[in-house]
Amino acid sequence: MVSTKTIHYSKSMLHGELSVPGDKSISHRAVMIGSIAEGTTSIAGFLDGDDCLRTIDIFKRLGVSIERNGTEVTVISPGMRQWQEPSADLYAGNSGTTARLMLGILAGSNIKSVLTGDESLSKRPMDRVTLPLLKMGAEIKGEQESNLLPLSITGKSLTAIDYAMPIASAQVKSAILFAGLNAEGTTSVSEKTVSRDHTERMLEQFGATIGKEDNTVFVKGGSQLHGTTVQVPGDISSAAFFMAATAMIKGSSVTFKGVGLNPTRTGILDILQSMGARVEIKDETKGIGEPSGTVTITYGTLQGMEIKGEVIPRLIDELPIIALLATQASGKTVIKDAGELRVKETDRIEAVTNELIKIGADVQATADGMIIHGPTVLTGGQMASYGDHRIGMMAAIASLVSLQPITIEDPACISISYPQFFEDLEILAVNK
Ligand SMILES: O=C(O)C1=C[C@@H](OP(=O)(O)O)[C@@H](O)[C@H](O)C1
Ligand SMILES: C=C(OP(=O)(O)O)C(=O)O
Repeated sequence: MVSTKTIHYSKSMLHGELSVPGDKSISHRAVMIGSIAEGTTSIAGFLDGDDCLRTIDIFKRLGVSIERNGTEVTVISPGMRQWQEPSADLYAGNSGTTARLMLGILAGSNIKSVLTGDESLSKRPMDRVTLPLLKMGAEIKGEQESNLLPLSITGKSLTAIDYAMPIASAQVKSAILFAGLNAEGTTSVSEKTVSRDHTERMLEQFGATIGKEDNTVFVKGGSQLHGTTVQVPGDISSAAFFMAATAMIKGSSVTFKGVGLNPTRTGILDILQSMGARVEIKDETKGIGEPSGTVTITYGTLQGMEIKGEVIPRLIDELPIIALLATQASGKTVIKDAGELRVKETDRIEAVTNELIKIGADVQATADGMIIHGPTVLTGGQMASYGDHRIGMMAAIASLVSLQPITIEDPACISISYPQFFEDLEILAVNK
């Protein structure tokens, strides 16, 4: 029997201050690049969610010393040329970022390994990464022409390529850049629409020879990386659930402290503002590394809108919660150019549409997005999470705008990116 959690917040609005857990994308990269580098890397603000713990576990198996004390992580690595061959398979769990970025790293290493994942990850496409890696001379073998996990990787010296990405994907870009670190020559990756640039920023911090021109990133093979310190900002994709909730409940206002403000991730703020919420940004830090700051969101009367094009990669993981937000906005919201949602932890277009319809929303799935008419009164009821953290959190937030309680199936999946989500919800919710 599937476990469930029933919550009822229909008489609540949101108020207060929140520091959300560390950014998932940046936490993964800090451990990965710290393990590639030689020396000690000290990470502060690490996300102790299941996905990032899988990344730590993989590098421990390769002989890297990693100590974690809550959100402080110390990586001591002899450098990737000294990694040990693992005695068992490397398990990426539910994490697409772990699997795809590891493929790029392992392809240019000097060890043999087998990469596996859970049921959901084993259905997600890997050929977006393995095809360009094979062009670089990688040896990767697996089912359906190396499209599905498990994949066996025999590390090799690689050759640089110039790769024009057919899709906007930071995972693909990062995997090729990691492989490029171990390739002869200079590797370039071009993207039509800019995706998150955490890998580029962090590689530079660790001493890689890396550059950018328009939408093309270059990395020179052979540079030696050195351990350093990394401060991980709060995850704007996690904050987005409470930001959207604040925007749609009359009387709400929440201040998010230390949240990441990398412009390749802030599409949610643009959309909240365009739909009618108040968005104030203060104390923004700039300089080397990742920008962060304090963001206050205040309720506003919301209007539906069209969400498409260049903003999509800047809010790709926020689209489930944006769909819920749109049910509370007046008029029509159209989400387009988001076909990538179909290959996330679950098909998020189907999952969001099915679950929101169950509680009374007017949502229609399209090939590459959704059409939502609002505002609608949501009734509440039982919602499936599909084992997908973002669908689970969307269901939980729906309880703030539903007449009756919401029962979430398999709520434990939320710990993939936000282990203390329900505690934070309880802290912010106050009676109207
Ligand atoms: O590089 C990353 O850390 C991520 C990139 C995105 O995936 P794609 O690269 O598949 O768009 C995003 O959906 C995922 O949650 C994290
Ligand atoms: C898609 C996601 O992650 P991943 O691809 O790493 O599984 C996500 O966190 O929403």
